[in-house]
Amino acid sequence: MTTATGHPGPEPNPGPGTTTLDAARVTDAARVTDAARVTDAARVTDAARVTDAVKVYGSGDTAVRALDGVSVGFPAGRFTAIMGPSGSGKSTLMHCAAGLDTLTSGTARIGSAELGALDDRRLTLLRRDRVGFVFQAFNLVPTLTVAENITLPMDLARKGGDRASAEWTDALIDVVGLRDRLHHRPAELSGGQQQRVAVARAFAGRPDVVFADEPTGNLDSRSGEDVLRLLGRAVRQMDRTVVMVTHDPVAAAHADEVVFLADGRLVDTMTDPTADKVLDRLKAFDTTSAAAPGGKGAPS
Ligand SMILES: Nc1ncnc2c1ncn2[C@@H]1O[C@H](COP(=O)(O)OP(=O)(O)OP(=O)(O)O)[C@@H](O)[C@H]1O
Repeated sequence: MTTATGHPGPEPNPGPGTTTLDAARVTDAARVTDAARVTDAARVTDAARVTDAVKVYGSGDTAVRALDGVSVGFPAGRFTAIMGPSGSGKSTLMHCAAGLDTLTSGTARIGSAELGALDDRRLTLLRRDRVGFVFQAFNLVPTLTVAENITLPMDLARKGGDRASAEWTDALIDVVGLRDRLHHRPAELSGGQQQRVAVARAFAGRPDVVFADEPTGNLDSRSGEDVLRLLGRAVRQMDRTVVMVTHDPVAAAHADEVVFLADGRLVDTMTDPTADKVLDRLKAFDTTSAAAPGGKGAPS
């Protein structure tokens, strides 16, 4: 994870529930290696980045400052989770970073393209060609088969007729484990299978980055685990980039890095997360927030 200055975030705190394996992961050697990798490589290869991002909804007395000066990069080839309490600005950050919403001030980039500088048509093309999305609701087209749903973005973009695309789609179908369901329609699939189709669709056009907003929110824990493993495999085996909003520490543990938001600000980052470490960190924010003047738990 890189911050505005390109420095890696604070080092992970193994915490009381940490296993030996987790502790080993955060030895000094590992930290140095990881820090060097993040600082040298990721600074120039952020798939997406926001700088000094401010988002205000409404105006006057009812204005809500959903993002309050967030600077964060999402490195290419990595799986990043965005976490934080309800209302902390996770979805707003994702939507603004992905070009689904605009910032009040600050900049959002996909690669080197600054989203605020694009007109509507170019922004639509950039979203179509360079960004993939997975939402809590699977958003599949009910009348199309699994195969047709997966290739839909490429068909709309009139891409995918070449051999490389065919090979990519073929490999993707194996990664998501849907080869025997290709001619089924979404209604004939379980929720977990439908979300796997949505994941395949998100990666089909080989986008620079896939944004996932609570992708396991509608799934039981086992199907959710399948989808999270799938996102991890896409990153690690197929060199993809994923940014996922979640409130679930178990889901966040599948990521390479976690960024924590509270009250619209980036308050912490963690590499090589585990569910226990993430949970501990979230509890610490609750305490801090409650103790801070004007914090959520503070007396009014
Ligand atoms: N369209 C909107 N109009 C007004 N306020 C909004 C809008 N969208 C979000 N907000 C407010 O902005 C703040 C951040 O919302 P956001 O949805 O980004 O948080 P979140 O961390 O994703 O929350 P949750 O985990 O509950 O989904 C909240 O106070 C929310 O009420």
